[in-house]
Amino acid sequence: MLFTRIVDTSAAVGATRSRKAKTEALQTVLADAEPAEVETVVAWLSGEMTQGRIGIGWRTLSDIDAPSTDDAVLTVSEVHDAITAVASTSGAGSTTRRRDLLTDLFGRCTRGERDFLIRLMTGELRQGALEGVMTDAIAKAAGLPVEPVRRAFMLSGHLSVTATAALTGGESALAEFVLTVGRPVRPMLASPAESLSQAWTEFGGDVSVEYKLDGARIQVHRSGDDVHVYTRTLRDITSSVPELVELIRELPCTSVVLDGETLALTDSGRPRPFQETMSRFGAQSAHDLLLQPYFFDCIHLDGVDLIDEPLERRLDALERVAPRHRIPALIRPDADAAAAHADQALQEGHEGVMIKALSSSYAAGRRGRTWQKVKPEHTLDLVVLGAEWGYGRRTGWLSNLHLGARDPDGGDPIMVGKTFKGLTDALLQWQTDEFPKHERSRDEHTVYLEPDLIVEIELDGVQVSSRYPGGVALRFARVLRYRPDKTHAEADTIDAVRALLPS
Ligand SMILES: Nc1ncnc2c1ncn2[C@@H]1O[C@H](COP(=O)(O)OP(=O)(O)OP(=O)(O)O)[C@@H](O)[C@H]1O
Repeated sequence: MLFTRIVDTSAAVGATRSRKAKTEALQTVLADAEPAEVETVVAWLSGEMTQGRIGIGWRTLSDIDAPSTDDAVLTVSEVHDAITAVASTSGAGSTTRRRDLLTDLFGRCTRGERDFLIRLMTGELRQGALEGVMTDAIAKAAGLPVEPVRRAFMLSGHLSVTATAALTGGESALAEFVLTVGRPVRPMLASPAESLSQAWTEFGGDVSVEYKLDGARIQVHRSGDDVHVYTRTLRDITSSVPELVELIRELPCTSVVLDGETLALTDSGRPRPFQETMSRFGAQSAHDLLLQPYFFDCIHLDGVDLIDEPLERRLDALERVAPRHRIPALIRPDADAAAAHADQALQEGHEGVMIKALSSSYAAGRRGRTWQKVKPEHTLDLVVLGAEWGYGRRTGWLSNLHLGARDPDGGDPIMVGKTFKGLTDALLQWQTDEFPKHERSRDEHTVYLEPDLIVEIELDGVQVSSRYPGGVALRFARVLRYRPDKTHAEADTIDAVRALLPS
């Protein structure tokens, strides 16, 4: 397949807001790709390279002096091989060698192909928000239902590998993806409940009612003595959390995969702020905040996969392996006991409760109705689109944030409001230092950003608006905190914002 097909498809997908048109464009190119090309094609169209990051910056890439050609003759595999050659060059003299390889590659590119490659190599094309559309396109191109494709993606963590299996081996190849201890799966997520009693009634009381702790999600894999701890975005943070590793090694089992929340407590046993927990995930150095784990799920124990088993069985397994590290939970409480448990959670300084259907399987990567969260405050996780320079006391700081909701069809985020409320001096300083690293462009008043910072916003509600493109605006929005554990793909959608409009 010619490389230019990918460049054109990427442009076509970016140019339309229609989910159907995006899916069709992707599906067509996937159906035409040779089996050996599928992995690369899917990775590129998701803005990724199968070789991972190659660590060459935008400035170096744009300084490469090579005239472009008019003829689009490069093939996907030629470009793939050239990137592999660059990625595998290291050691003495590698800077020059890599530049030579890139000069040769760019010299064989058209202008459009070269621009695409620069954006691909600098991560600018990374398109987490396109995952849903790509999953549909893979299913359609392979003539399969979407569910087995989605499942294989969740278990493998890679759309590119999933696509190759779907297109070359069909449903039976997809079924071969199983949970592997040591390979993290995307965590199951929750939907907001209308109310505690509504969620309890929806499942006829056949529920686990658990504290919703305001820490950070962890997924723990242990095989023998080999322990790995992953974040919500599947980043391996094992070396930052030795106290968790030690504790997990002590559990009475040979292999296990646990899902949970971790946080540090104050001396009086109340939760410390989320930022303090997150700060531990970056640091390798000495620390005085001790993290505690609170597990709420067990999806593998001693060679047995539990991912498709009902929650009740998974909780039995959890009780067997880590009884002292379970999140406070009540199984099948009556409605009054469930409400009392929720009050208790709030009194102890936690966020609220989760109501989970005991009969439900572990839907990796899905935000379903079988886990529902009940918390008193309404919050949205929004994309920071830019920030305005402050005035008065805030002169010199990047202050008023432009906030966007995710386009569920993979387009650019849609602006829904602005706020500078809730920003402490420390956060203003952090924004001023950090935002230029994510800069897309700027004008006199505003620095516009790549959509990769997510901020959690508390609000009183939303209202119809003719000013914003989504027709909806936030009311009394204030910043709660940044969410470094989330990516654009996990921001709330414009549909979630619209769902808050008064009916
Ligand atoms: N008992 C629990 N069961 C599941 N998740 C829990 C529990 N306690 C705390 N959590 C946290 O809540 C999150 C689940 O809520 P949700 O799927 O809405 O994620 P979220 O978008 O990060 O929500 P929020 O911003 O409210 O934490 C999990 O990712 C986990 O970090």
